[in-house]
Amino acid sequence: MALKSGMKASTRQAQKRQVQSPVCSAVIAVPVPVMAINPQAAFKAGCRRPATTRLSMRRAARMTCNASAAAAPAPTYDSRREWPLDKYRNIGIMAHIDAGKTTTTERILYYTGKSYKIGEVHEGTATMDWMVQEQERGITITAAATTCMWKGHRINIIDTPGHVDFTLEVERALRVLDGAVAVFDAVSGVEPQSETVWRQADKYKVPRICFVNKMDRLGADFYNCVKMVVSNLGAKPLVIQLPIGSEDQFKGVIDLVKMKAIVWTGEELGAKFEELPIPEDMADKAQEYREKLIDMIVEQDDEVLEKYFEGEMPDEATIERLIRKGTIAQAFVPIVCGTAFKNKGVQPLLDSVIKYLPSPLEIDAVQGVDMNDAEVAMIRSADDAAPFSGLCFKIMTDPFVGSLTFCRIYSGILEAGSYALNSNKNKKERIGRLMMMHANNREDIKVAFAGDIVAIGGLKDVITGETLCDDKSPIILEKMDFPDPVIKIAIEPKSKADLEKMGVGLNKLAQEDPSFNFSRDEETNQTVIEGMGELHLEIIVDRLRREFKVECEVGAPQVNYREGISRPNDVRYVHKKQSGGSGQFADVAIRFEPGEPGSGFVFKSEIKGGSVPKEYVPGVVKGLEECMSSGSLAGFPVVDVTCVLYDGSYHEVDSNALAFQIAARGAFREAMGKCGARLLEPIMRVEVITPEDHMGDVIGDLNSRRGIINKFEDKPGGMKLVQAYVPLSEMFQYVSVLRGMTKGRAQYTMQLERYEVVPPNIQQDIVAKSKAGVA
Ligand SMILES: Nc1nc2c(ncn2[C@@H]2O[C@H](COP(=O)(O)OP(=O)(O)OP(=O)(O)O)[C@@H](O)[C@H]2O)c(=O)[nH]1
Repeated sequence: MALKSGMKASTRQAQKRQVQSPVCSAVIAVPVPVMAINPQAAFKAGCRRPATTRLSMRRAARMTCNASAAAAPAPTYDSRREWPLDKYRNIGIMAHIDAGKTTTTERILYYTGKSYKIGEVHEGTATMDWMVQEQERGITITAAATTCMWKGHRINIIDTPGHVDFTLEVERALRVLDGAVAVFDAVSGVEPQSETVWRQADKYKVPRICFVNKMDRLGADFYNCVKMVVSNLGAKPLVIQLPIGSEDQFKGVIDLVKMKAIVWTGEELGAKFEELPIPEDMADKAQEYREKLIDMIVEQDDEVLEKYFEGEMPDEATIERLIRKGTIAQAFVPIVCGTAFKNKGVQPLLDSVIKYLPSPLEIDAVQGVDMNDAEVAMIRSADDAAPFSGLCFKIMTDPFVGSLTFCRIYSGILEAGSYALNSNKNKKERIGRLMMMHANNREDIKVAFAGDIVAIGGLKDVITGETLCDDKSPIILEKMDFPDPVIKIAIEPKSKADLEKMGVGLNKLAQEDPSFNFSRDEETNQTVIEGMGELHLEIIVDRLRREFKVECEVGAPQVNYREGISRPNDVRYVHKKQSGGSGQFADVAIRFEPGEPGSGFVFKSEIKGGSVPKEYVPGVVKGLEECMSSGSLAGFPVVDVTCVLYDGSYHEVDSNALAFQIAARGAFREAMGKCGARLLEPIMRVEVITPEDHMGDVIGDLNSRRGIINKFEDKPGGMKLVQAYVPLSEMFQYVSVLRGMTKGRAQYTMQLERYEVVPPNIQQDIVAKSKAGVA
């Protein structure tokens, strides 16, 4: 048995004001079989499908895409459905902070007729950045969902935040999306947070298109961006457009599929474009890249490849089909370009989305397990006639509707007023209201179908990551992983009334955001909130003050250390109590071993011959788990420990699960001493982009913060990149230090790289402070 539980911190100088035909189908419903698959292979962390079935399912997905769904059974559609599934695109817009995700999304909404005016991020009017904190700071904090139509397709879009503190929002979105547009700044290329979200998209196997934005900016370099897609992301770019001109001379693009130029006649909103012959001075380059494109895509089809070797060029429809096939199979990533702000390139980007990104029918069927037996793996396909299943991926508190739960429907239909089963909790929930979301505006709907992303109002007890399903065919869909908070601050309410309001507020905010925790210390009367970074907690406090009207004092940020063990050891612990009435007896022998980084708490039972009866083992697990939450060094969570229960004994009358729980706790405490308990600290990967003349200061300063410089790189515009690994405890308020040191000309980002052992002298200090109650 094995159980497992497992900145750019405000670099902006001044807080910038916000820059910023339906086809109907009525088909008779036919039940779709729910397949059982290899149980051992189920639930490989982070995968959408079990390892052993991955190949065959991938092949099935290819067949679907290859033969226009001819090989796969056609989905059955509910008679009320407006849009067939092959016309759906569920996509996310993702990138580094400031690459232009929100601006691109705003243009998409305009060109698809969803908005009649464009909201600019720098003016604080972007539709998708609807939170007041987003509008004030010019950043996206929460992933916003919207739906628009383009050339007979329905596109559900999630605009995700770029700041590393809100990475969880991206993770949640990617978990439920079928495709993504990665936006890059043509000047900066592939930036650190783009790398992070790219890896997240890899984890969830999400097909992508790249949009090289900001081609109008001084220093824009499309070809450098393409190179960085290879060098920084290890991806295979498929250039399907070339820019015509760049910076203020950027006029449009060459479409390498049609071999035509697309040239915009203005830069204003709604500016027209025309299709023209390729300009003479770009003919050779276009030919060169067209050949590269054909060379790459013909590999997707043996027949086309053979004909190509015989000298036959694929026609336009075949080229598009093969780009689509290769994109969905993630053999390559199509690259297009433009400038969202100057209104060039967005319509062809939308064309690429519908041509090359998958519909829900072309992604692997979603994977889960039987609610009553986690060993039985199941999958569900996108089909209205299949039993209903949906994954709740986001909870949002809405001042008018209360709590809104965002749900991706994978199979079946969901009707307002009906009941669904929360299979994680085995609890029925009433679907009070069903809504399509447009940023923070809602449109009530009566029914939602397989492939939809909807918001549900009125759910009582659902948290992010839980499954709603048909109670007659219960399934638990694969869960999401949530990162552990790295930083904490103490907050103290000003009055008793504030304390009460704060409790309500914190509960609501924690329900919305699984990367945020809070706890209360009754002795000190302090509440500690934990999150992913300074900005994350700053936003939480701001929301407490504004939305929940809480007046409070806020302490200085502190690092959320971890505790671990450095060597294995065996501990035998006997808990014995004899006091008047019935006694307590439990004896456990547990081997404690340091686990793999990231393994969390792993429990194994090697009990033979019933020396610890089966019914007492859960008590042992519970006792150990309790100790993992607070280590004996300084009370920080303990990570990466494997505990093997291999022997013990019990008493016929005096033993029970509670006694074994207490014995396990005693064993754990003893083990922390015997196994060399140590404090671990978060090490951040810090990347500073600075003018060359400030490089020496930046490096000197990072060194003085216990930083290890890892690399330097040249950046466009004579800038230099300095990458270093620095303990988080040394990075608080770095934003203002860097600003002062470089006169506001440098920028930085940082993200969690790993945990490392704290040097002994610093550990001593932290432990002493913790004992004195100040850490
Ligand atoms: N010159 C130029 N500026 C652009 C372009 N696209 C966006 N911008 C500007 O770049 C800034 C950042 O744009 P956003 O759309 O907020 O970027 P984002 O990626 O959504 O940012 P976060 O959500 O905070 O991660 C804003 O000031 C935009 O006006 C473009 O094509 N050209």
